[in-house]
Amino acid sequence: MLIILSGPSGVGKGTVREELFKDESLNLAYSISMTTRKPRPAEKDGIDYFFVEEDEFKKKIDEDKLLEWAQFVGNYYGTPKDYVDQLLDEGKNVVLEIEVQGALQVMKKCPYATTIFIVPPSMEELERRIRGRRTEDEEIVQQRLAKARKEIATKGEYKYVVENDDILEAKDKIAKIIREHHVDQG
Ligand SMILES: Nc1ncnc2c1ncn2[C@@H]1O[C@H](COP(=O)(O)OP(=O)(O)OP(=O)(O)O)[C@@H](O)[C@H]1O
Ligand SMILES: Nc1nc2c(ncn2[C@@H]2O[C@H](COP(=O)(O)O)[C@@H](O)[C@H]2O)c(=O)[nH]1
Repeated sequence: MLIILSGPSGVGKGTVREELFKDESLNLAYSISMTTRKPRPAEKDGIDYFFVEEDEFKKKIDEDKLLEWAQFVGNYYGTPKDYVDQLLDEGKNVVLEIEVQGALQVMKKCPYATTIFIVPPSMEELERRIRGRRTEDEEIVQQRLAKARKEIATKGEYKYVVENDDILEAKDKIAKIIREHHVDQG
């Protein structure tokens, strides 16, 4: 089954996802996205993202190889269809960690998807987290924060909204949602 984890940049999607993946009983698999963004120092191609040039990304769009895609603060991001299909065929609960425009596309195509929007405790805390990560320069931080306000306004489109104040509490809430929907209680 498909699980969409969405929310503004810096809210902690990746951090909470890492905690979720420690629980093997959830039978999760991560959909590795494709992006034209340059890798951050600790990021690895094929693990964090498939890092590609813009012409390669556009070719994937033309060939209809992406389940969804979007432009986000100057870069392209998309979900490779084949990879998701392969994981679903393996019986996995597939997690798409994606921004709002892409999430809305998947909601249309796959209305059965479990959709979760993660919100920060406050905009001030969101800003602290983005800045604390030290991965973006000031101009990009400002653009991501402006985008965040618009993204948070769409949270009503999602089936669930979970606040990430404490990482483990957020993880527990999301694990409970996934269990209720996707894990055979046998
Ligand atoms: N509950 C929390 N309390 C304090 N700090 C947190 C919490 N959750 C995440 N963080 C920190 O906030 C920063 C951003 O987290 P993370 O990179 O997981 O966000 P993200 O939503 O995946 O961002 P992006 O969408 O840009 O990839 C990280 O430095 C992380 O350690
Ligand atoms: N629509 C999609 N959004 C994606 C995808 N992969 C990641 N993302 C989201 O983009 C922003 C920025 O990510 P960053 O790694 O540059 O901080 C963030 O909200 C991600 O969740 C995707 O395949 N499609």
